[in-house]
Amino acid sequence: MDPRTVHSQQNSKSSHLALDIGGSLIKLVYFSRSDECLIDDNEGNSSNESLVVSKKCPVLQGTLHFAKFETSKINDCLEFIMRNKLHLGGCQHGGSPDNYTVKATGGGAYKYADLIKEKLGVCLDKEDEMDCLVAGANFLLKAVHEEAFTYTNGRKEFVQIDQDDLYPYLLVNIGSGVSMIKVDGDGKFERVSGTNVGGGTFWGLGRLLTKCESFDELLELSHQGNNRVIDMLVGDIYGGLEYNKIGLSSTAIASSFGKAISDNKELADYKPEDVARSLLRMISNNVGQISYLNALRFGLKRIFFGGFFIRGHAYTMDTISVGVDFWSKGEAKALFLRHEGFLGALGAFASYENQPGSDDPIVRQLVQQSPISASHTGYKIHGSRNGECNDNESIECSVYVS
Ligand SMILES: Nc1ncnc2c1ncn2[C@@H]1O[C@H](COP(=O)(O)OP(=O)(O)O)[C@@H](O)[C@H]1O
Ligand SMILES: CC(C)(COP(=O)(O)O)[C@@H](O)C(=O)NCCC(=O)O
Repeated sequence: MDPRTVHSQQNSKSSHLALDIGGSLIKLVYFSRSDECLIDDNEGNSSNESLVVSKKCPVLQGTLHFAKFETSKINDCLEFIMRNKLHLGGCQHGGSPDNYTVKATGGGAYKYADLIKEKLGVCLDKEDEMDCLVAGANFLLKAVHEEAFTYTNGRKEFVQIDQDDLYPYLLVNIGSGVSMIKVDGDGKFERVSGTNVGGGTFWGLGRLLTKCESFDELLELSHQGNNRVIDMLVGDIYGGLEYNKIGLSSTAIASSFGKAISDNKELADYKPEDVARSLLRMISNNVGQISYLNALRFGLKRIFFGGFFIRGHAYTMDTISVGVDFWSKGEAKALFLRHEGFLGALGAFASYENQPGSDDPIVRQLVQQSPISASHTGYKIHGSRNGECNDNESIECSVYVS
């Protein structure tokens, strides 16, 4: 947990906790108010589209906070929520604390509903996981500055998203498993494919093969490894030559893990770091390839990758980018998201707008958010980075309530 997040939350009023309880991780999003004021947007530069609201409107200054816990440690997560009273800031129907509800998505919203009711005394208001992933992605792509970026040759480049040219796109969420969703608009989407070889596979197989005790340790290990010791390359098969006729360079992987059977080595000679590297490469490559095939199926040029498997990890993003570029012959682009792991939780957070009869200003503000562009909605979110890593990256917000 980022201490800045906790500190900021303790000094302000928190509201609207939303949860995404996945197969591997629980993701939390909540808003804390730091200020409330009235501004006259007409005093702003009217040529700046993001400030086009033609009346005085109250503004809530605050922060969207992000946190995650391993699902297997759900009790730590519930303790964190209780300690910070996050569950009491959401929607309340009637006077009793028993009537508080918290928006939640992911399979765990079903699996852990009773436990959460028992420990926190709140009911979960369940939102569909795919709806939330899409809502979260659209929200980030429209409202948050410098959210999407490409990753090529070790360089991260932020991409300015043209609001009028966002759809259609392919959203690939690499969580425990992988969902591929063709997104055509707000709430307009189809889950077109998926694969069971995803983040859970990397972590599960990696743990079995390397004895690593945490995901971060496995990721760090993969950083130090060399996959060529384990993977069978085209050059290994073709005596150092490329197979040009079918477009394969000598360094292309012909068979992931293939060298581990063809060498005269003892099993103990294979280093865990090389195994971790091969595994990461195999899974990233596979997801990249299936994603590209689905983009091709529907003529989509942009593929946004989310999910906590990516974890802002250079080698993962590089492998996916290179794969998409290679198979599409440069036609399709892989894009990554700064808040990659929080799409579902953000979507659940945004779904408070659908809560009937609530007086909360944030709810009203979200109701009024136009699907066309954040700039015309009276709603603006200022992305302000609190660091380079993708974990728990809070967003400073100005919430315009009209
Ligand atoms: N601290 C962590 N513990 C476990 N898995 C992690 C961690 N950080 C990243 N991951 C990766 O993220 C995946 C889960 O991603 P996420 O988008 O949260 O999916 P889910 O909703 O299925 O939990 C894991 O399977 C693993 O590959
Ligand atoms: C079942 C899920 C939607 C659950 O989401 P997750 O907790 O993995 O983020 C996902 O694991 C998935 O899409 N699995 C792939 C299943 C398949 O299409 O083969």
